[in-house]
Order: sequence, then C-alpha cells, then structure tokens
Amino acid sequence: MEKGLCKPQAEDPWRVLEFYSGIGGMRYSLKRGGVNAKIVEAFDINNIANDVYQHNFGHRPYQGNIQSLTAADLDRHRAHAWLLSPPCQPYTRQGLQKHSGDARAFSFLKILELIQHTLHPPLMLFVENVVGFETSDTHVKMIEILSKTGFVTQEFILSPIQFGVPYSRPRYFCLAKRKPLSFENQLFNNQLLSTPSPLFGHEDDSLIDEHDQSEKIWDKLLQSCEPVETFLEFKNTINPLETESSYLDTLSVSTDASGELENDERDRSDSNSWGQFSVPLSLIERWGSAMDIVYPDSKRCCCFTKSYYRYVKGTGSLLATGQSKKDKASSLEEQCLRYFTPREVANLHSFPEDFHFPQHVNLRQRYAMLGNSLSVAVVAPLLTYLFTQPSGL
Ligand SMILES: C[S@@+](CC[C@H](N)C(=O)[O-])C[C@H]1O[C@@H](n2cnc3c(N)ncnc32)[C@H](O)[C@@H]1O
Repeated sequence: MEKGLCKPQAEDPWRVLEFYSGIGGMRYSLKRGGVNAKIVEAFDINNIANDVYQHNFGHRPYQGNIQSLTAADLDRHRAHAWLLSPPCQPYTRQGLQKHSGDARAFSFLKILELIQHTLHPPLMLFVENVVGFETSDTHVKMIEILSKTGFVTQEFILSPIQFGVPYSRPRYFCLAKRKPLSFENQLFNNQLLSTPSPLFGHEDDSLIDEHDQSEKIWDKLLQSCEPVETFLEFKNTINPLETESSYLDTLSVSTDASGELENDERDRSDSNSWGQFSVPLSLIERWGSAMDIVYPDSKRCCCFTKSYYRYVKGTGSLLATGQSKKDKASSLEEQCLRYFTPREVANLHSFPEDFHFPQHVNLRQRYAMLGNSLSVAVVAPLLTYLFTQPSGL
C-alpha cells in the first residue's frame, strides 16, 4: 500500500465512515455481521433520518450535502472503510434513468473522485444500490475509478429470500478492497454474482440463485423461508379490540394528508388506531387488481418502497388477515386487508428489536425511511465477507 493507512492491530476496530446513513441499516449490518468496527462518522442530509439515527445510536450524523465534503474532511477521520448507499432514483426502472446526468448521482461521483485526492484513502469500500445500477454509466465510472486507485472488486445481486427471509428485495452490492488486501475467495474477483455462495465459503453455485427460473430451485428457495407470520407483530386481526397489544399506547403518530395521493380518500381522523392500517374499501374497489396480497402463511412478499401507504401499485404487499386458508378464495372486500405496520416492515428488513422511531416521526415518514433502507440479513454477511482478511495478510 503506497499511501496512507494500514489495517488496525489485532484487537483494534476498523474505522468506518457511513455515507447516506439514513436510519442506520449499514450500522446495524456491521453489528449483526460481528465486524469489529467503529463508525467514526455518518453523513446524511435529511434531518428526520438523522433524528431516527440519533435516537437509536446516540450520535447525530453530520447533517449536510455529501457533495460539499473535501478530501481534507475525509482524511481527518482516517477511516479504513467507506460504506455508501447513495440515492437510487437515477437508476430505478420506474424513473427516467438519467444515471450520472441526474443531480442525485453527483454526490456519489464526487466522493469516488475524492479517493485519489485523499492522503488516507480507504482500504475497503461497500456500495449498495438498486438493480439497474450495474448497467449505468455511474457504474462504469465507479469501476474505472476503483481500478485506477488500486481496488479489486466483487459484485453481487442478492435478495433476502436467499437468506431465509420471505421478502423479495433484490439489490446490487459492490465490495472493493485496495491491494494488497484481497478477498478470501479470489476466484470471484471482477465478477457479478447472483448467488451468496462465496459468503459461506462455497466455490460452486450450490446455494440458490433467486434469478434461476427452474421451478424446482424456486420451490426449494421458498420452502427454506420462514412464513410471513413470523414477522408480524399482530398475527390474525385488524381489530384493536381483539389484540392484547400495547402498540396503540406506544404509537403516537400524526398523519399528513397533503398531496393528491391514492390513499387520501381514507378517513384520517383515526390516526391513533388500527383503522389507519386497514385498507379502505374505496382503494380496494379502485386498485384491487393491482394489489399484491399475501397471507400469514405466505413465503414471499414484495419489496416495500418509500411510497408504501401513499400509493398502492408496486409499493409493497398488503396482508390478508382472514382466519383460514379458504378465505383466500373470498373477495378482497372480505379478506380484511391491512398494511404491514412499520415495525413489521422493519422486521422484514431484519432490523433488531431495539430499533425504534422517535415519537414525532409520522407514519408516512416511517414508511419512507424504511423503504429507503436495506436488508440487514443480506448486508451483514456481505460486510463480514468484506472485512475478513485471508490468513497471512
Ligand atoms: C438510499 S437512502 C440510504 C438509507 C440508509 N442506508 C438506511 O439504512 O437507511 C439514501 C440516503 O441518502 C441521503 N442523501 C441523499 N443525497 C444526499 C446528499 N447529497 N448528501 C447527504 N445525504 C444525502 C438521503 O437523505 C437518504 O437518507
């Protein structure tokens, strides 16, 4: 390594910077992955996300535009690793796909370009984004910069469903290490993989790839997942009178009915009751055919986006809380459809039980921040793999 930092002594933690920290999915993943790491600074422009982060970790991220950081700002932290989950809108299939031409991509490109100007460039990098990023010109630029600055990469597209969680959220990940550091399994250098095999020391594809269309493999994958029910805070009912929950005492949320949204027709006077999680009839009548409905015994639900609860189509699954399987044949109106609660979305994202929102964060903000976040079940083993050094180095 010509410039800068060496890896820490045996018991010392890796020093880590968390860019685009949101509600701290990366930090939870480091913890779950058992990585001996210390977040020396986190960065996010959003004050509500920073409230949530501070509430859970006791540290308020640096609040500002990442684009205005300089090499000297970054050098100050002497960080061994940078974790980055930049905005995905430039690359989403539903968006305009302007890639690097989208203003929301600028800060990420700027940070990458800073690597060559720092005195203490990181030894490792971890990038998370949506599927679609890997074919963007931002990706081309990222790989160019990383190879110019001495990094070797391994890339993955993985989904929680490959880790036993009944949740489809395929995401792109880039793991990069600066030479002479190297990956445990160098066979996969400069490759894009859609199997988690290398994370578990397998060199073959014996673990399952979500994109494999074979029905047998698909069935095996789904059967190995826990049912959705495991992730629910309230199993069978949308009726508050039938639950013994203390949830309503702890949830104090204000709702915001601004904007012309699909979900505006509902009665928002019941903002502190279970009523806010039931799907109104008017929505079922209008959007029923576009709804993704799952049951407590389902082994898969769809990706929750930041627009869950505001819009219906393509934003995440709804739960049918009917009591028995035969209810699946009944009409949607009879199936007691409800939204997954924010806690349940957090569960499907494998956030720990001690993760909480501060009370002033309203329901839509909770869903929006969770939708922007990541699957800890997927990112944790990726980070463990990244931070593990082959013996002898
Ligand atoms: C995809 S989310 C990442 C979420 C995070 N990984 C988590 O677990 O919650 C992107 C985050 O980047 C923040 N962000 C977007 N552009 C930014 C910029 N230019 N400077 C600082 N933060 C930015 C957003 O506020 C948002 O919280």
